[in-house]
Amino acid sequence: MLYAQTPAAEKRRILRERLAAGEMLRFPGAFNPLSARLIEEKGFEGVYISGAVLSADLGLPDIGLTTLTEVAGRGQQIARTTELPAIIDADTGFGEPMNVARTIQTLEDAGLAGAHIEDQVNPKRCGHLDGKQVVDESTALKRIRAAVDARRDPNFLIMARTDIRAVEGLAAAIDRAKALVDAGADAIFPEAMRDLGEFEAVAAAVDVPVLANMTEFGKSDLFSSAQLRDAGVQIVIWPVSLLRIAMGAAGRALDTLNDEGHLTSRLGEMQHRADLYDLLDYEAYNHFDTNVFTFQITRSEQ
Ligand SMILES: C[C@](O)(C(=O)O)[C@H](CC(=O)O)C(=O)O
Ligand SMILES: [Mg+2]
Repeated sequence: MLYAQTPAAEKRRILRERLAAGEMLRFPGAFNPLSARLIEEKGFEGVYISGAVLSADLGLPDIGLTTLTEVAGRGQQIARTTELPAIIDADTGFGEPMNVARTIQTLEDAGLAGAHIEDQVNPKRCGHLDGKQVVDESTALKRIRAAVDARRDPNFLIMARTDIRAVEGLAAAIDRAKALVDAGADAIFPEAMRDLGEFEAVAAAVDVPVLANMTEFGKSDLFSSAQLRDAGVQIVIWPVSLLRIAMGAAGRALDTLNDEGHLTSRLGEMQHRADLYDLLDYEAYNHFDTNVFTFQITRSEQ
């Protein structure tokens, strides 16, 4: 009932433990708090909170228009509905190194288990689009050092994302990944890898977990969890997939409503009211009310 029981520090500790044990963890992107519950119910290991989804949710393109306040607010709403660790997309960290430091502390306070900071120049764009630019190594490292120094919980996972692959190639991505690890990154997110071999090369070059982004309609082929695990990847995100699926279904339903005037033919695709109530733990709220209404004061005789 209400929010998750697991304290943020515990979620972070568990995440660290599983990564240290060499497990591969799957993080589908939650497009709202309710979908985070579904991800948990279906047995995934974590929840991803995407900047692209957060922007799209507000009707905006993913070009760095959202603010730290909006991102942390949405992150908190999602993180508190699930017992799973939630990791969030912090884009370029919302400014200079000092801003990155504040970003990390704000995201810690919001109950997130970790965040990734990328090395794009501002204004950033989707890592799978052409024409993006990256900052020089010294600027990229300063962002990560600031993030690592600022966190108060040593288990908060600082993931360094590098977008350099699409600009300067794989060798540059490997060099940058190594430098980011030296600067203190707990994990590496090599963006826009072309194939499994590239993931394998990055994973072999660094001794921290590597994250694979399985976003659709991008530059990477879509690999299975098993393929990625075999390539040495430990964290996989499907950042926008559930939003794409939900929006696709919503569009088809609206077409049906236009064509047929009702949605009877779509009932089979809908989440049933009973399943929604299960996910919301509706029953527990009923009991809570019952206890309130049946509460009685027994007066002693004297
Ligand atoms: C992972 C990502 O940063 C996101 O915001 O979810 C995006 C995803 C996307 O736009 O498909 C990205 O830059 O890859
Ligand atoms: Mg993003």
